[in-house]
Amino acid sequence: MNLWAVSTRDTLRLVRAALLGAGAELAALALMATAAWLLLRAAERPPLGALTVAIVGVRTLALLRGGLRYAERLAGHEVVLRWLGTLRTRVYQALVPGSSFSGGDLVTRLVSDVDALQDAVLRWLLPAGVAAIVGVAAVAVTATASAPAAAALAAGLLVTGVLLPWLVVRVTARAARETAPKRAELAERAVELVTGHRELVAAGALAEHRARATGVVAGIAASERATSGTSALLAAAGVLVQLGTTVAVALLADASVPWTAALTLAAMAGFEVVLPLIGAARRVPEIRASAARVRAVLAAPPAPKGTRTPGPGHFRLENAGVRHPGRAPALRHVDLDLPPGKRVGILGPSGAGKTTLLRLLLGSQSPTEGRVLLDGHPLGEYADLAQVISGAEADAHVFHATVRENLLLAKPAATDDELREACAVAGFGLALDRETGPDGDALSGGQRQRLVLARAVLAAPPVLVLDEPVEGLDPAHGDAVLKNVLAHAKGTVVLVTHRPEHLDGFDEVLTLEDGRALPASAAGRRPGRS
Ligand SMILES: Nc1ncnc2c1ncn2[C@@H]1O[C@H](COP(=O)(O)OP(=O)(O)OP(=O)(O)O)[C@@H](O)[C@H]1O
Repeated sequence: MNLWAVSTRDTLRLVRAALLGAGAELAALALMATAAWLLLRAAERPPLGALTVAIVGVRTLALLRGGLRYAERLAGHEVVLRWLGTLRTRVYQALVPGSSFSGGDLVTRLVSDVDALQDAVLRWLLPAGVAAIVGVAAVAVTATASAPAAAALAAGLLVTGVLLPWLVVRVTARAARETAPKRAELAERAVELVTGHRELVAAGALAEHRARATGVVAGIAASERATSGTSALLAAAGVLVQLGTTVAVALLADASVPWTAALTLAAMAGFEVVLPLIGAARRVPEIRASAARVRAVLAAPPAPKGTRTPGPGHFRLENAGVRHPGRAPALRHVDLDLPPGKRVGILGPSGAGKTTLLRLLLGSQSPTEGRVLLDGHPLGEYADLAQVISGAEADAHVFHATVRENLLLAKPAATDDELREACAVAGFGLALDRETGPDGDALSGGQRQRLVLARAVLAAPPVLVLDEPVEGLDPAHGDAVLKNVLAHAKGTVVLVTHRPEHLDGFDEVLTLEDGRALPASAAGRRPGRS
């Protein structure tokens, strides 16, 4: 997977940016040299005519330097922003549902990692290209005056532009490897402190947990300080090499005084292009890690996307099973026939596999054995299962928005009257404009549950799945709400519940235990229990 792939046109743009950058730096170099030559030549009091070209040259070079630098920034950023746009789209497409990346990791890969890659071009690739062009030009011009001076300049530039940045990369990469476990621990502790804040306060353990996190921060800071110290020493070494080389060029240049001054100042200015590479090298390990993470996203096989349009909705589970890695099977050898209009109840103790079975039907979990079919085809062949099957899942998300916006997800074109009707069916009485808060925190548990139920009622799918939909409500109210919802449902219903009395009038009751479906006779003796 080639992360750095750019079109031929963009490659040319990149080369143009490097040439413009080199032009700007060479203009700066020539400006410095010409100014030095002009000053010293003027001190010899030649006729003014002998200085005219240099005077015009100084002015022209000053203008050229600014203009070219602006043009280089424009060209470089144009390529990088185009390339980042394309890369972000590719990463986004690789991250959409079905991918194994989630949460904060997903945001990091899409935002920070892709952003870090722009530094690879703007702060590393382009400056290194410009430094190489300027370095070669400076050495070539110096060589016309003195070969030893040119050799000294070439050696100095190589030490500053190659050896010292390489050492900085090594030091920073080793520090990053050493602090990686500490950073992971810090991230874990920070998440614990935020998400478990209330529990830690209640248990009086907040200070202790905070102290542990602070300890980890101190460890990382100490390591960062050591790395920064070493990098700063290497940067200082770069400046010393610059000084040493400049003196060497001055001593070795076998030319007139103005010409020697010009070469010496040009050599000094040449280092100004190369020295920033030492600082930029600190980011290289980080950029490499970001590139590896983005590459992993792009290399992940795309989630298979079906093209079939779902029909009326005859679901079948054939010997279906699910086993999570390293765990006992969550579900095994389950058969279920679910033709349109059938009502099936699922009973069973906690952990029996009820939710897992619903996830198989919803297509959010793939079977690790057996098959799950819709109208004779595996669910993976369908483009949009939600047209046929949806409902109130146990862990359904309530968005940080208004009640109305949460409901409209199920039916974007619904009128307020339709929304209110769905709410009435689900026994949900809050105003449509009411804010739900982050994760629905501004609602009570029972209100969240009924909002999710109202959303399921509004969607009115051909196959309605309900996972313990009234578990958090007081029994009498819950029973009434469920009765209403079931009376309103027109098609197939799959209801998970712990209470067998909810399943009166159902066509089939499947009782699960330890992931297996109990035979009807055994199931009859064991009503659902939690
Ligand atoms: N992502 C997962 N990774 C590992 N194990 C899982 C995962 N999801 C579920 N399990 C396990 O699979 C088994 C069945 O879980 P499931 O959620 O289907 O039970 P359930 O019958 O719905 O329970 P409850 O009534 O408590 O909701 C449990 O032992 C559970 O720990």
